[in-house]
Amino acid sequence: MPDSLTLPRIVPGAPPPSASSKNTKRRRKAKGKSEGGQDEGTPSVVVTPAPEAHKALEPEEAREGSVAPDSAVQPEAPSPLPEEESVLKNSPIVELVNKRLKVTTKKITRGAVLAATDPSKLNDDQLRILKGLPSLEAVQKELGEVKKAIELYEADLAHELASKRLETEKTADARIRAAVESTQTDLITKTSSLLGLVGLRASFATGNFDGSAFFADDLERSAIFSITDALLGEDGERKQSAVNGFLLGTGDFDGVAFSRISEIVESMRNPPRAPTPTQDSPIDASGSVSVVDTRGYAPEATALSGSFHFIQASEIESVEPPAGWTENPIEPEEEDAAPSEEPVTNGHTDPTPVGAGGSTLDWSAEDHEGGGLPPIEDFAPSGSATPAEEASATPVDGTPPVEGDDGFVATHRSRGRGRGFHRGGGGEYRGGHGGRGGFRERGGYRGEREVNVATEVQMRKEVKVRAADSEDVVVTEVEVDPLASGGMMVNEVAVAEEVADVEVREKDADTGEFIKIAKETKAICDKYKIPLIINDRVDVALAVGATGVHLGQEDMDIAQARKLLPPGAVIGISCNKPEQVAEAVKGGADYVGIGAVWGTQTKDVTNKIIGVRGVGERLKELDGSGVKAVAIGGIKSGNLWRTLHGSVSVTGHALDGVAVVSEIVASQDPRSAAASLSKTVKTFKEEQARPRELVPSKNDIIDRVSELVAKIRGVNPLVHQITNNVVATQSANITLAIGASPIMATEPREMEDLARICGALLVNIGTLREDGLDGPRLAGQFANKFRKPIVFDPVGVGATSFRKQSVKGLLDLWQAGVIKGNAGELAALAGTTEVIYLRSH
Ligand SMILES: Cc1ncc(COP(=O)(O)OP(=O)(O)O)c(N)n1
Ligand SMILES: Cc1ncsc1CCOP(=O)(O)O
Repeated sequence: MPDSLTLPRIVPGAPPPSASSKNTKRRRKAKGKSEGGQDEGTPSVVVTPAPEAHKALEPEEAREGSVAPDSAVQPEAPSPLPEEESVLKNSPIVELVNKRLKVTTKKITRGAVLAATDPSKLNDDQLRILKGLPSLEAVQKELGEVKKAIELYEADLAHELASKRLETEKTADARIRAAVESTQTDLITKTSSLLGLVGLRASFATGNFDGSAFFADDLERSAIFSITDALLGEDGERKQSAVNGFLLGTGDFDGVAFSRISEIVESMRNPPRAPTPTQDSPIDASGSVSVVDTRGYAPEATALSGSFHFIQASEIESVEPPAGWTENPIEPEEEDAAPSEEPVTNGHTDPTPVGAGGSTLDWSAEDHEGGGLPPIEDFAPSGSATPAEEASATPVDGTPPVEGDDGFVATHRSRGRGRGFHRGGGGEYRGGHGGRGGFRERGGYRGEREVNVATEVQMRKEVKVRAADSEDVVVTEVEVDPLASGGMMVNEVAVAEEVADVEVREKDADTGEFIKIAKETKAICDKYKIPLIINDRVDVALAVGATGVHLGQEDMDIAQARKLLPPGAVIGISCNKPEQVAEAVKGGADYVGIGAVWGTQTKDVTNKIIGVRGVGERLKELDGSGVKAVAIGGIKSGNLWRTLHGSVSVTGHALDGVAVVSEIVASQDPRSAAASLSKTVKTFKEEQARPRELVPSKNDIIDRVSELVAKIRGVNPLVHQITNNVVATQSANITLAIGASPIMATEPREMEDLARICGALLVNIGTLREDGLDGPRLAGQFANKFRKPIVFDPVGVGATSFRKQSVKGLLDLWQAGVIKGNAGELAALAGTTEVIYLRSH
């Protein structure tokens, strides 16, 4: 103990040694104070002579005071803010510990002096102090450790605060940067919009572009015109106001808000996209048939899950031109030679729907027979305005049935490339259908597409892309060999979520090949838990464990197939005639495939094309049977709405689904084609399921009308009107008066754009001429496609056979939401003379 007392004591955590001289002590005192370090109470006798004292130390060590703080390595940390400094340096807890340390150190110093003194010279008090020295040293050590821990904690805290601050600063910086960037982008967009507006002026001036479709009213039109004048004019103030308003988006110009002006300019500069043309050439259907929505016709225990999936899909957004647009009546040469003169309707080279005038049914003839037309009730639930009549044939895909002698024969007008459809070496040739859905995109680009079928088993699509005014043709083979796995993938994609089941229809393959295809398709169907139906071949269905078979009238009969197939197998049968449907019910079919409803190029249809009215008539045979029905033949997204609505029996029996081949299989995007179709079927079914309203009371009608008027005022819809020239002005004014905006347009080329932007369509045939029929034909088809309601006014329909045929032709093509007529007109539609008879007496 005495020895140790003679040696300088090493106290961890204690300040550096001292006691060399009074001056040194004083200097250290001063330094300690000025640096916020140890004050005069700091012990000076305790030294730490370890060589490590000279290495660079960590800041905590520096704070401990064992070396001069200057020699400590400063970490790269953000410099603390004052409030952080206070945590770091002026902590009251550390102050307290320091005080205790100072007192303890003083006592130890005193004890150290006593320890160096001869004990015999010490009195009792001094001896007691000496005795307590070890415990004082222990306390000092402990205090030193506590202080170190607190300082460490506080240092961490300070650093954490500083880092948080840094983080906050960074976030704020990023936000500012983003705001600046977005302002810049906004400014750039607005500036380019502004320049676009200036550019439009030239088009306005030359009359190349009148922009009518984009203006809600004349005020808007004139504001747009005069803002372009202001921008290019001499009046500095007006120019400044136009630029400011446009860029800032506040205020108005000639009564139109700048925000609306920007909106108009943007929609002019980026008009709705032109539709993708239909791949409408012959399709080798030998690969597969996708059958949409067969829900319900599977019995409980199917070979698969037993549950049939209702189709689910997204909106009809992938827009295809309506059926009837698919042919190009213009020789390629003509088209190539004079592209600018070619009639182009929003991307389609033929504004006239093929077969649009192809009236199947001669209503006037039926008039003579008295009562051949359906009763008015037909119109109520389904909107079907067409009698159940049949036509003989149609060569055109997706078009209405053709009738020979009514002046509206949907002749096969294609003079296309005729690459056609070749089935095998000596097979039938179905050429002549160039099937070109030539299209013109905005901005002058002119493309052309052609789909061709190469061999009996290989379906290949070629996309020909031709730049405007150029002869260069790039041929890209994009799809699809149904026998190869790539072809199966088309099915898979289409099938994945959009269709209710898949039918494999393989007309030419050998049995082994058929089984191979069926197996591959079954794997896909199993994956998505949808049923697989095999066309014609019970043996193949058995071999692959399919859900069921689809039989033709010439195939094995239902009873025989039932015997061979496992219990619960689904059996469907094709029916073209009502008696076949009745027979199918008796024979125990699970479903019937009714068709062909429209013209198709997928197969040579030898039976009559029955049209939607024909489907309705056949559906009647299913009443009370529980047998399900799908329509087949030429069903496209453009005629599906009409197909579903029109195919309803007088008893209200509607379709359960539709079976579609080419629209899906030959599509560039089979999945969205399937999605589009299935969405329409779903919407139709939802509408069917909605309870029908009883005739409302007078007061209800008044309430409803005032509600509707309020709604119209809120929305201010644009209403496209093709109306007769007697009422056009009144019609426009009344439309304005109820808070909507009229747009009168008859030009076929405008119909698609208008259908996109308008809220509704009115067709009034009052002063219609033969050469004016294309407009309403297309307008209605596009309105159906974009799901815009149609009000149809068959003015004087009973008066002439031209009117009857025209009305029938239009109602063949599209589905009206409301048919507005006087008693005589409605009676004529209903095929009755009752009203006329009453009048004449
Ligand atoms: C659902 C559905 N309906 C009808 C048919 C046509 O079958 P079929 O009459 O046997 O004619 P082919 O298809 O064999 O040419 C079908 N396959 N599917
Ligand atoms: C198999 C069949 N049966 C009647 S029409 C038809 C083909 C339907 O194909 P698409 O849907 O391409 O017109």
